[in-house]
Amino acid sequence: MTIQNFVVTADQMRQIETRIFAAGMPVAALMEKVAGLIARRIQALLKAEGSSATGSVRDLTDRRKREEGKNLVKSQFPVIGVLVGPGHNGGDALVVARELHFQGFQVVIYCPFSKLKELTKNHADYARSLNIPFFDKIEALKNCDLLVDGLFGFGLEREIINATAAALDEINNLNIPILSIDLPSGIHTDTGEVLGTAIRAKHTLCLGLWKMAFLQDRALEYIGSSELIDFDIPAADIAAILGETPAIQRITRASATQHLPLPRSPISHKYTNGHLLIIAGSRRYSGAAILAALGARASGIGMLSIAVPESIKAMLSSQLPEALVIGCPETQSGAISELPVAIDLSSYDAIAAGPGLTLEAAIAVESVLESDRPLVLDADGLNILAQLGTVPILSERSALTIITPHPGEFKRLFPELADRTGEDRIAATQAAAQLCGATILLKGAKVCISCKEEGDSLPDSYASRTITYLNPESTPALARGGSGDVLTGLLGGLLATAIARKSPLQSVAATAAWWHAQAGIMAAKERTELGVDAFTLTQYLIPTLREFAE
Ligand SMILES: NC(=O)C1=CN([C@@H]2O[C@H](COP(=O)(O)OP(=O)(O)OC[C@H]3O[C@@H](n4cnc5c(N)ncnc54)[C@H](O)[C@@H]3O)[C@@H](O)[C@H]2O)[C@@H](O)CC1
Ligand SMILES: [K+]
Repeated sequence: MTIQNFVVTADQMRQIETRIFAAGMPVAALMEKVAGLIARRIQALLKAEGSSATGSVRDLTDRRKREEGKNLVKSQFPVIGVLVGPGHNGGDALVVARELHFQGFQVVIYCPFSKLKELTKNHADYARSLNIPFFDKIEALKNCDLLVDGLFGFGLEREIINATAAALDEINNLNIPILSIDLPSGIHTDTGEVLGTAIRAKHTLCLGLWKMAFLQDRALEYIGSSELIDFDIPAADIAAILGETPAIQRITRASATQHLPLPRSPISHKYTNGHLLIIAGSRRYSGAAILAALGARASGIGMLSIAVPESIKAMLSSQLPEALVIGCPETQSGAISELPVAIDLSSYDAIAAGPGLTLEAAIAVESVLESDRPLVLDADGLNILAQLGTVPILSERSALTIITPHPGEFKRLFPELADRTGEDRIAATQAAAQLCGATILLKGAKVCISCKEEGDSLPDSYASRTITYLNPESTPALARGGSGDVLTGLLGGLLATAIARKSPLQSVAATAAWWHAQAGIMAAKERTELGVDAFTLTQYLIPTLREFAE
């Protein structure tokens, strides 16, 4: 695990920093180090000519000038407004202000607070002694090209109200690009909720360790693009607070690709590379079966069998000549009425069921749930499970079950948790995994995966621990019909392969979610966010693998 995999709450961050101070690192020294890193990063972002559109602040400031057509004397440096809060976030901001001032930037400080923490006050006094102008009126900021938000960081506990809230809203309305230190001020460090009101940052520099807020969907519009400023927190301090296997982990390219079946062993043959059975499709939704099968194909699965209603069997074979397509008895409307007796479920490493089944395929889904096969259940498979009774059925299953609901399906599956999916999605998936023992992959801008920790060597105190993986990066391009079917096939293929190869299963869903999102990102880059239909997405899975797994 690297620093990028860790995710902390405000309390955990505080505990980690307390260890650093207790070991002798002076608070002021850490602030100087951190804020120095921030100041240098801001200068790099400002200088970055034509850097990535989202991250570069320079583009923003130039674009605003062009937009306003301001007849500005082309000063070599943009004017930087620094917003200073009462705590150490404000302390960081004051050090940044001072360092940018020494670098020749024109700096304006806005600080409406009279009572500052001592260290913050020292930095304010020193900045004043350098004649850096201080204001407590927002008016003074209106000619700035960039604002650096050091009002509140992970120390924010209360709702922001009254004058402070009005100030944040006025700052947002200046329509000047904002770069936030640690968190956009006003965002709850752990849940990502807006505490009263919040700064809408264009870019956020998260300090030391990623905070939970960066993985909560609702905080995204306030965070903007984000990056981690690593300030060399000792691994021992992190492990002391988060444990050897942290309960919550951020998925990275390294962690997602570590168990991919690459390179293949030279002595592998089609059965050692996994055999997946997909049960999907109906006359009405034949495409869902094709998309799931194409997702499975990209996983590199050794053998792929697909059970579909008899009437669409030929269509599947034409799309996937390498697959074994099994025609099933069907209902009047063309849904799978039951699995043919010829299917021996135990001959597959794993089963993926659900896409396009319709609710009429309940008997087939029931037989799969009753089997001892590792299972990925999605779409109508989930709606049927919800009708049968999620918790009793899943708790009964001995084999690994991975369910992949979107928020609507989640609410049907876990009515007792329905009101929590809107708020803290992470807590909702952890509770669901506790309730039923299955791995829950909750879809959204940031896919959240919770599962019971595997491994028989765990002390029983750990037995009921859940591990949560969060996928930090995706694209709205994936928010369209069919992309979920692709994920189901990809995930099923990876699961069957991992089982055949006896590799770890705990992070298979994280690998699938990450790979699926990265393919969407690559496709959106080449074809815009409107150009990523589900079939196109399947065509980007292998190019993505090539780029990331080499
Ligand atoms: N602890 C440390 O030494 C370090 C902290 N760092 C910085 O310090 C920040 C944490 O600093 P703090 O814990 O001082 O807190 P913050 O600076 O995040 O802000 C909270 C301060 O504002 C006050 N406050 C909280 N809610 C308020 C509200 N609704 N309205 C008005 N005032 C409110 C609090 O009393 C506290 O003084 C981090 O985000 C980071 O920027 C970094 O420099 C790393 C080192
Ligand atoms: K901030």
